[in-house]
Amino acid sequence: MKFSERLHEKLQPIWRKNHAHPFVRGIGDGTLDKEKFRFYMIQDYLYLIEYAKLFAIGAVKARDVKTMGKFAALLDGTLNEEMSLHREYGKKFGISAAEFEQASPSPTTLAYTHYMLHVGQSGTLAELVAAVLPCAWSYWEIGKELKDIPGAINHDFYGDWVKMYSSKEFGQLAQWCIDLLDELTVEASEAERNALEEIFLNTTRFEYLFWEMAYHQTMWPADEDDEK
Ligand SMILES: Cc1ncc(CO)c(N)n1
Repeated sequence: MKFSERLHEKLQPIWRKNHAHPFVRGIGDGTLDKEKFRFYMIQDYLYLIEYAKLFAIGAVKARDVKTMGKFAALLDGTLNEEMSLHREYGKKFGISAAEFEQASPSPTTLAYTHYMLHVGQSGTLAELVAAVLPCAWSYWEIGKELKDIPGAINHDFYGDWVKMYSSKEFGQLAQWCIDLLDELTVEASEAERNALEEIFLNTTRFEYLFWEMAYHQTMWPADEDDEK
């Protein structure tokens, strides 16, 4: 069994909760409150800045030029393609790129990005890939599911989001991470696999927490009113 197949079995209960989440369902049927989406876009922009750094670290840890080049392409794609989606939504909300960058991260955004960066900096290349894989993989699954909801992809407001995450290019990114992790774990011991599985499941759980955070617009308890 490929290592990714084992992970795919383990993540099922968490993915089921992701797909049923009111934030995700709301994008799919177009009923999501735009204020919640606005909050999410800002936090996701901050998230993606840190996420992109994982690809930079991946380039440093890569063992061959081909893999290094792919990490460089993923870094570029995140900053200049995926985040263009956010900048376009920002225009609709009247948020500039500078304002996105100056926003305050929520506790969940901080916890999630810092956990990933910690693993990326202190771990092996396989551990780094285990940390980033749930991001690409879970969004691709959500994108593909929402695309099949009638009207979702052509929705005036949420259609662009669904298009981005159901796109072939985004799917290829997820598949590349899956294949790399499988390749890096061919000879891994059971102890190494267990450690990778734990990292993978932690960021999978953080993906769920991110939907929760966005839906409830959760900032630090004391200054919740100031930050929304
Ligand atoms: C929180 C989060 N996870 C994954 C993705 C997909 O890149 C994203 N944009 N945001």
